[in-house]
Amino acid sequence: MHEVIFSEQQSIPDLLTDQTNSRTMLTEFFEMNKVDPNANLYFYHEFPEHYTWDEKNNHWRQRKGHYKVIGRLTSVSPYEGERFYVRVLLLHRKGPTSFDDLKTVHSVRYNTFKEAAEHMGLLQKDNLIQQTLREACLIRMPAALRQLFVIILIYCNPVEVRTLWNEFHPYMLEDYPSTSSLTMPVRLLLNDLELSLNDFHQTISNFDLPAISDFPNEEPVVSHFVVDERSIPVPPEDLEAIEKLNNEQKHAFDMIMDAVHHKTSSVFFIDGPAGTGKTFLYRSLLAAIRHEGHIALATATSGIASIMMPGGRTAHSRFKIPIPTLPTSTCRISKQSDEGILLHETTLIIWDEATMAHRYTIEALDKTLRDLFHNDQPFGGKIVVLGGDFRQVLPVVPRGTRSQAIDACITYSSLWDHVKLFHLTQNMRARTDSLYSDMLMRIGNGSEPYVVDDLIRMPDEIVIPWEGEQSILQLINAVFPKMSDNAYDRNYIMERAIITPKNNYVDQLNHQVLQLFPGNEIIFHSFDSAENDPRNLYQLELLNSISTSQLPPHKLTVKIGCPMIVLRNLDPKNGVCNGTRVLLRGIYQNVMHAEIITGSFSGRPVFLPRIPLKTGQQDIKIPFVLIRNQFPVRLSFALTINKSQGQTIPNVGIYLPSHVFSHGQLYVALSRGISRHNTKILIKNGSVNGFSGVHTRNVVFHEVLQPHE
Ligand SMILES: Nc1ncnc2c1ncn2[C@@H]1O[C@H](COP(=O)(O)OP(=O)(O)OP(=O)(O)O)[C@@H](O)[C@H]1O
Repeated sequence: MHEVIFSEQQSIPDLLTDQTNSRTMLTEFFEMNKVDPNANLYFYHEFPEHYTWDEKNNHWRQRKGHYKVIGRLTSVSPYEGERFYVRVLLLHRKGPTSFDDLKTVHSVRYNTFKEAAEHMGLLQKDNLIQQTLREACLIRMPAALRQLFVIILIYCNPVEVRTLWNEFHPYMLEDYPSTSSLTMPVRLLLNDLELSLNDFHQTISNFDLPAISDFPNEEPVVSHFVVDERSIPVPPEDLEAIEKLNNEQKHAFDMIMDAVHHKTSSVFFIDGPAGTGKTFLYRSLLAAIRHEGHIALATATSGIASIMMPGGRTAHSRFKIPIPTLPTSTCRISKQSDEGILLHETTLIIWDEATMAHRYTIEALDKTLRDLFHNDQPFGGKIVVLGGDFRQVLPVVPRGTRSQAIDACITYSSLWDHVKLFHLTQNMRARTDSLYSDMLMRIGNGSEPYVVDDLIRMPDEIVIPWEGEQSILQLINAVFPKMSDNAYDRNYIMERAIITPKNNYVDQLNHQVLQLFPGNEIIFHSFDSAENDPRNLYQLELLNSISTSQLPPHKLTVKIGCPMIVLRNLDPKNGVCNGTRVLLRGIYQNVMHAEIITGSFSGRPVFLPRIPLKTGQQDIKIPFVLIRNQFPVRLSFALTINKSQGQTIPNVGIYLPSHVFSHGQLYVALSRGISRHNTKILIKNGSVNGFSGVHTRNVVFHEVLQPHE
């Protein structure tokens, strides 16, 4: 496929015998790789930055000048077959020495470039879904397999669902109690799938699966939402927690239980700074009410907060709140629907992180309940417990102004007039270090004295002084001491993380910590494409280079035992949400075996498949939708501050290469820790002329902190 340019006058035999004509930039790149070790350091598209092409003699020479040169590979459409796969391989292989070498992967020479690219994991196999499920079946964990099946139905658009069902359903029902009936386990399985699909507003009838009614109901069957809610186990420690409530928590608990026992329509609001035990209180309430045989719905604005409560769901999925939510929106729930019946049976609703929800979403639930129960009291007369902390992150209004962010808060809703407010003030997370918890409170309230502009001074005990890039390693060593001895200790990993404001710093830190983590690196490349791009306008290297916090990286590098964070609400019912932390336990070609380490499902195994993930409009400004087929995870030695919200991180490192930029961020970061002793902060631009110590910015919108009572 070499192109040779010649003039009409030249003779073809001469052309063919002229050796220079058989030498192209690419073949000479191969030759350089054979003789020059330095050449092996670069990909083909990076090569022109370091070597220059001698057109006369057709060969590469090492570049001497320091001009900034950018290499670009000729574009090739996937329809061009092998030429396209040569290009894909060149984008990912350094130092190939011939076309044959390019076709060789792990010492096996393949017949085609396509096969080689496939074996390097650079191409999506045609039977990816089957392969994924087959690999997962080898580890016999039926519950995790059911979860994987639902994730595939929801995220992977499989075409032959019935074929998948036929092959894999026997593995999914292996853990059901044995029964003389042949159809009963299948019915139970379909019921379980139905319940998980309902979380995504889907039902098994939307897929080519057998109908539940095809399997006679010989024994009573657990089926709809009410029974599902009633079967949520009550953890004994949550019942015991009632005895441990502090005075403020106990007061709120008693008032709410009083409303439950007297069936008094009420809206409560638990206003508690970070660590004051809001979740602890919700769990006690849920345990008490469920123990008495009532239904208490546990919901939260984010998936990650929802899984901190047994049976927790996101408010959006539980109440079918439309997205986007407008001032007139209502939930898509009818009186006769499963959700309608469930709400009718419900005694109490908890909505955590209500401070982060746009008030339209809470108002949508209010309108729906009034309508469902023909009752014009707030929330149709139900007892509702909202909670949150206005000092932490506020509702996200895409590209919104400060006043729009403030107007989105629940305090600006007419519902606020009906709220009975409880304040929790005692920091239970940092209760052993009162100086620290007092300082956190001042930072959250914006009352910590400013030194200059909005800069405040950090306590010397927690500061790692900035002495150049090597200080980052000091921070890493402070948070992850003796990493190689402890890497496989679950608690050691669970209790540590570095948090930082922006995604690119997260990537940098994760990369550095992974180098210290023992074990071999395993690399997974994503399969990227642009949606609706038949003319192949967007070349692969552009797509591969796109990085956003909502997507996994193109080149995902992991090691067995490393912590990762899940990037989508894959199975909120079973604890796998956007923000769930997991440990990598095993890797197969198409499936990851991980263990959940956050929330009430901690310790459970989960299978993670590759799924196609799309960029959203709010993610990144690009003129097309990127579809990235990759495992939906990122490393989580380091997290963004926003992702860490709601989690206790006993040994926390905070890295601020630039100061924080939005309301509550510094407060959220510092309040993940439990004491000055276990919190470390590294600030790059922390010195202020004329003042000793290290400083950083604290952004507080005072107008949201004084909710009128
Ligand atoms: N009364 C209590 N007795 C003992 N421990 C408590 C009590 N209340 C809370 N805790 C503990 O304090 C820590 C912080 O509590 P929790 O996570 O409930 O706070 P939170 O207000 O939900 O925090 P955030 O806003 O950061 O999510 C947890 O480890 C929790 O177990």
